[in-house]
Amino acid sequence: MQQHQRKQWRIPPVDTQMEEKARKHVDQLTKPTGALGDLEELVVRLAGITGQVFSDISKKGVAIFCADHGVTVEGVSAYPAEVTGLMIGNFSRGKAAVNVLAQRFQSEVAVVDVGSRLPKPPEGVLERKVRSGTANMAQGPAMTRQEAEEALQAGADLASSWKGAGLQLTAVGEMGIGNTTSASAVAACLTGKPVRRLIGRGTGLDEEGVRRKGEVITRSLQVNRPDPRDPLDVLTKVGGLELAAMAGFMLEASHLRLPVVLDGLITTAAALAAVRMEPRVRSYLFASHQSAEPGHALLLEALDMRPLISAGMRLGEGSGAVLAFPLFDAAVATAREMATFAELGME
Ligand SMILES: Cc1cc2ncn([C@H]3O[C@H](COP(=O)(O)O)[C@@H](O)[C@H]3O)c2cc1C
Ligand SMILES: O=C(O)c1cccnc1
Repeated sequence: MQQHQRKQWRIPPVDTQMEEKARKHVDQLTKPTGALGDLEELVVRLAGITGQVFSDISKKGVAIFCADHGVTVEGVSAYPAEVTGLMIGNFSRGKAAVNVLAQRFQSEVAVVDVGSRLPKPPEGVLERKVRSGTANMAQGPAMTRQEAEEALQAGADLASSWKGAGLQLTAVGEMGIGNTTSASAVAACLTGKPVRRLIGRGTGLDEEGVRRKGEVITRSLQVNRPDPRDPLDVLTKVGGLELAAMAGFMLEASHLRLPVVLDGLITTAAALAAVRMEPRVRSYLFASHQSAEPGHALLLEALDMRPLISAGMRLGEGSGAVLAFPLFDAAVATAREMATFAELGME
C-alpha cells in the first residue's frame, strides 16, 4: 500500500524540571498540601509547557472551526443544517454564547470557515473552505484524504499565526449541525467502545432520533471501514472538516508549546485523533468541563483527563473551554501571589 506523505509534527516534551520547581513552590504556599486541588495541577502542567514557574497566560483566544455535514440528510440532528451558516453570522456579530463568555473573560475569538455551505462567509470570518460541507458518510467517505489534510493545515495555520501574535492560552470550539454524529463515530472507531454508549441527544433529539443516530453511525462505520490505527483515515471517512481542523490546530499548538483547552464531545473526539497521531500532544491539552453528551466521559477516560467544571452544559462553540479560562487565571494568581510558609515565619 502506498503511504500518503505524512507531515511530521515534532512535538517537544514538556519541561519536567520546571514542573518539579512549580510543584515545590505550590507545596510551600500557606495552605494544606494539595488543598487547591486541580488548580495546583494546572500551575504545574502550565509550568512544564511554558518553562516558567509562574506562567504568563494573559493573552487568550478561542478558535471556532465551522463546517457542514452531509450526514444531516439522515435526520440525525434536532435542528436543520442551515443553522450552521446562521450561527457563523451570529459569531461574526459577537452575539453567540461563546462571544459573550469570551468578551467577559477577555479572550480573542477567531471564526474559521473550513467547510460550511455558505457561498461567502460574513465579514470577519476567516475563509479556509476546503469544500462545501462533507458528503453523507452513511453512503461513503465524508471527504478525501487530501481534503482532510487541507483541513488539518487550516487549523495548524491558525495555531501558528496565534503563536506569532503572542497568544499564550488557547481554546478550541466548533459549529456544525450534525457534528455530534461525526464525533461519536470517530469516538466509536478510536476507542472501540459500542456506539450505543457514545451517542446522545446532541441539540435535543428524542429517543427515536437517538436510536436512528446510532443506526446511521453503525452503517457509516460498516460502509467506510475506517482504520483505527490511522486517525487521519478515521477523520477522512467518518469525521468532519472542523474536526480535522481542530486536530491540526492541536498538533501545531503542541509543536509550538501553546496550551489548548478542550470543550465538549466534539473537540475531545478531535483531541483523541490528534493524540493518536502524536501521543505527546496529550501534554498540551486540558479538559474544561464535563459535557452532558454521554460519549464525552468515555473520550475523557480514553485520554486520561478529568474536567474542571461540571455544569450540565451541552452547547459546543468552545463555550465550556472559555468558561474555564478564569480558573486558569485563578490557579496562576494563587501560585504567584500567595505567601509561603517561610514568609509566615514557619518551617
Ligand atoms: C442554535 C444552535 C447553536 C449552537 N451552538 C453550538 N451548537 C452545537 O450543536 C451542534 C451539534 O449538535 P447536533 O449533532 O445535534 O446537530 C454543533 O453545531 C454544536 O457546536 C449549536 C446548535 C444550535 C441549534
Ligand atoms: O459536548 C459538546 O461539545 C456538544 C454537545 C451537544 C451539542 N453540541 C456540542
